[in-house]
Amino acid sequence: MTILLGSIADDYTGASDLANTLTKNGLRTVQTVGIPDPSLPLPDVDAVVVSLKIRSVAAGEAVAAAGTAERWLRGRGAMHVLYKICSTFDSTDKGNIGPVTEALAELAGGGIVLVTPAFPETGRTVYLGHLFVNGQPLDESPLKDHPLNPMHDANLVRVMARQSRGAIGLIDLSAVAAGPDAVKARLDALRADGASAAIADAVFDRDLETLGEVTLRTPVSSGASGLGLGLARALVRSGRVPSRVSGTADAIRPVGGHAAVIAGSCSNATLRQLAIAEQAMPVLRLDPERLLTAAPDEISAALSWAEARMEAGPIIIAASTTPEAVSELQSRYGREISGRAIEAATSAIAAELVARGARRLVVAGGETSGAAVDKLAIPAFLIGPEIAPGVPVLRTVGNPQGDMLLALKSGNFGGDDFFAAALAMMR
Ligand SMILES: Nc1ncnc2c1ncn2[C@@H]1O[C@H](COP(=O)(O)OP(=O)(O)O)[C@@H](O)[C@H]1O
Ligand SMILES: O=C(O)[C@@H](O)C(=O)COP(=O)(O)O
Repeated sequence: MTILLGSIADDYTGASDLANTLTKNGLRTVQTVGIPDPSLPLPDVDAVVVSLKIRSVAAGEAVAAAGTAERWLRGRGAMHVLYKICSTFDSTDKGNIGPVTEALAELAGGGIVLVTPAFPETGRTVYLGHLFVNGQPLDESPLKDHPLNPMHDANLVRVMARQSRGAIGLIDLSAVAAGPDAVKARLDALRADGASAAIADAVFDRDLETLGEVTLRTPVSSGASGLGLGLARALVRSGRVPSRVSGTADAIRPVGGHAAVIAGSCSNATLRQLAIAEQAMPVLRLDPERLLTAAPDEISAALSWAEARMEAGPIIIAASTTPEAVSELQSRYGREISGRAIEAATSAIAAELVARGARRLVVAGGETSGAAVDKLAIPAFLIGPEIAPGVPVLRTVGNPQGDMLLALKSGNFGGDDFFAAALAMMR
C-alpha cells in the first residue's frame, strides 16, 4: 500500500472527523487505531488516519507515540503528515500541540509548520490568530468549561507559544486572501526569523484551499478537518488522485444486533442531544460519584438496566453532566482521576453491551470514544456516510467481535437530534 497523505490524530473522534472530510473531498481513506498489525487486511487507499489517544497525556508520551506513527506513515509513502488536532485547539500550557508539532518537524528535517484549527463547516474560524467557535471567542465559548482542557485564551499565537520551544508567527487573513504565493512568502519570512510554527487565519473553505496548496509542498502541518479539506482538494487538483466515484454506502451494510449510545462528553451539544433523546428513548444517567467510589456495582446495575431494554430498541447510558457538577466532582476527586475513572467505567459498559449482543454503538466524547474503542480492541475503520458535519458512520475492519457499525461523536458536534439521526443510519 502506498499512500499520498498520512495523518496522526490526537484522538479517535478527531480521526473519524478527518477521515470523513478526506473521504468527502475525494481521497479513499482508512482510519486505523494506532499502528495496525501487519496482518490486518487494509484496503487500497490514498490516505491513512492513525488514531492515537494523546491529546491529554504527558507531552513526552505524546511525542513518542506520534513519532512512531510518523515513521510508519512515511514508510508507506506519505510525503505529507497532518497532525490532526481539535478544531477548538484542546490543549494545555504543557502541550500537546506544540511539543508534537515541533517533534514532527524535527523528524522531517526541520522547517516551520503551518497550524490552523479552522473548520468553517462546524463554525470554527481563525482571524488575526484568534479562534472563534460559532462566532464566540474560544475563551467565551463552552470550551471554557471543558472537563479536561478548559480553554481560557482565544489568542492561538499565545496559546501555542506557551507550549512550544520555538517562536510562533501569524499568517494573517490578508496574506491568505492574497493566495498561495503570499502565504508561502510569509511562511518563509517567519522561518527566516526563527519561528518553529505559524498560526494561519482562515474563515472560509477557500482560505483552507489556499493553505492546503502551500502545506502540501511541506512535510508536516497541524490542523483540524478544515486543513484536511485543503490538503485533499490540493491533492485532487494536482492530478495525483484519480477522479473516481466515491462510494461510502457499502460501509453501512446492515450488521443487525442491538444498538446503544454511550455518552461521556459533558459538552453543551451532547447535553442538549441527551435531553432531546430522553424524550424518545430509554436513557440511564449514571451516578458519576459512584463510578469513582463503587464502580463495579454501578456498572452491573447499568448492565441489568440495559439488558432489560436492549431487545426492544436502542438505549442510552450517560455519565455526562453539567459544568457545575463536573467541577464539583473534580474538586473532590481531582480532574485527571475523575475523567479517567469515568472513561474506564463507560468503556467497560460499552464492552459488556457488545458482549451482550450490541453491534451498533454510538459513543459521544473524544476521550470516551478512545477508551471504548481500545477496550473493544477494534483495529481499524472504513468510512461510511456522514451523519452530521465531522461525524461519519464507521464500519469496523478486523474486529474480534465481528462487523460492527459505530459513530464516534466529538462532544461539540451534531444537531439536537444527533442520536436518532445516527441510529437511523445504522441498521
Ligand atoms: N459526570 C462527570 N464528571 C466529571 N467528568 C466526567 C463526567 N462525565 C464524563 N466525564 C469525563 O469528561 C471527559 C469528557 O471528555 P471527552 O470524552 O473527550 O468529551 P468531549 O468530546 O466533549 O471533549 C472524559 O474524561 C469523561 O470521563
Ligand atoms: O476537530 C474537532 O473539533 C474534532 O474532530 C475533535 O477533535 C473534537 O474532539 P472531542 O470534542 O474531544 O471529541
